[in-house]
Amino acid sequence: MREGILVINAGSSSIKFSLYVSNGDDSPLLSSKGQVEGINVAPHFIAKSPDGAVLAEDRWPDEPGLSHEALFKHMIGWIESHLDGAELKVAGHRVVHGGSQYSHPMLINDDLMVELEQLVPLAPLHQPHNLAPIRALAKVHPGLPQVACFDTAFHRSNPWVSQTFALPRALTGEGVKRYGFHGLSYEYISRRLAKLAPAQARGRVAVAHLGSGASMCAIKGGKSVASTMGFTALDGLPMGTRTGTLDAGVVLYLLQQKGMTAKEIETLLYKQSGLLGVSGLNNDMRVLLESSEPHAAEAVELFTYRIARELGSLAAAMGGLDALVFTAGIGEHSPPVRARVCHLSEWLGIRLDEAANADGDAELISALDSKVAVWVIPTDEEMMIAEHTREVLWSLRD
Ligand SMILES: Nc1ncnc2c1ncn2[C@@H]1O[C@H](COP(=O)(O)OP(=O)(O)O)[C@@H](O)[C@H]1O
Ligand SMILES: CC(=O)OP(=O)(O)O
Ligand SMILES: [Mg+2]
Repeated sequence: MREGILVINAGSSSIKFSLYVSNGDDSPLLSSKGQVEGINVAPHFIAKSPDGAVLAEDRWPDEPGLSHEALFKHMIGWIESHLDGAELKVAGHRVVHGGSQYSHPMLINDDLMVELEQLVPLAPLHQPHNLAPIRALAKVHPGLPQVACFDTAFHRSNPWVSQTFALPRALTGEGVKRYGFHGLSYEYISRRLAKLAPAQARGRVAVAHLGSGASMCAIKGGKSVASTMGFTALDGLPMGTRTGTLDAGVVLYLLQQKGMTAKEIETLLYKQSGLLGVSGLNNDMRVLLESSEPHAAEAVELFTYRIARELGSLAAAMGGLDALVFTAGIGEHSPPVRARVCHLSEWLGIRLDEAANADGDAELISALDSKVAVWVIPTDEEMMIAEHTREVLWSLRD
């Protein structure tokens, strides 16, 4: 019997799914994917085949109040009637925060859910939405094994010096340290690079995951040794609406001098800052690149400047740089952003092949005389989750 592996990647306003089918011993193959988006505004469900053909579409423009749970049930209903002759055996979820403990995907049970719930304050934008579909699926499918795949897990190989804030040890002992995120994406990229350029993948690689959340990771010998995100997914690069690195003194100023509440500061730092805050216009890089507004140009300049500075820092953490990989929405689709970062990083020996960079399909975009290979590799967090989830399912059978 062919096995269906359901992958769920849930965010605040969307629940994405990918359904994989495996014959048992081969790699899982994508069967369909889709999402419910516009939750709380104008819910919209769409499902597509792997080649992008629309298989189903439903809209509820007049029912903004439809709950996450009701929409999720609709999605599961569609998936179960389109299993392509397979049997649904397991579900895997992206869970952003796995704390200090979890360096591997875990089979979900009640105790684990209690622990993951305690991490909600460390990832307020993500964790509650990651956990909700796990509960919803357990209700409609009580016996189905569910697996949590953590964005933090890949970074548990970081040396202590990279994970530690210069705080009193008692706080570090409580878990106030750098965790790093986007680990499923970095793990996928690291495996892809090992196929494309094995010698480079064994060397010193910096990956820039530039989506609406953005971070960078230093991968040495296939293992994460440093990343730009920290205790929460707020640190490091400026993002669509998040500040990135901020002097902690600014938070004290907002609290003490401006009288802002903790909740107001959370909203400011997570939802009103980054590209949106600096441009005063939009959080979408496409809109900023097309705009003639000076503040839009400044937002792009600040974004690329910070990436180039972090690249220097990650190269220092690895003692050099053999390859740089761009991935995620902006990294995969924005030649101007890649070009600016590469030009700012010429001191590292990076030389861009301008024509390859402009060509939407090129994987290798560095010039022949570049000391550092520069790649554009599309990420696939869902495939990584499917593989991990299948491994956990197999371990249950051993
Ligand atoms: N052609 C493009 N040029 C520039 N930016 C793009 C392009 N296509 C997508 N993006 C950017 O990618 C971002 C979304 O990236 P994605 O990895 O899909 O994010 P997420 O999964 O975190 O929501 C959007 O903010 C958008 O600005
Ligand atoms: C961890 C994180 O920032 O995730 P996303 O890019 O999905 O917002
Ligand atoms: Mg993402």
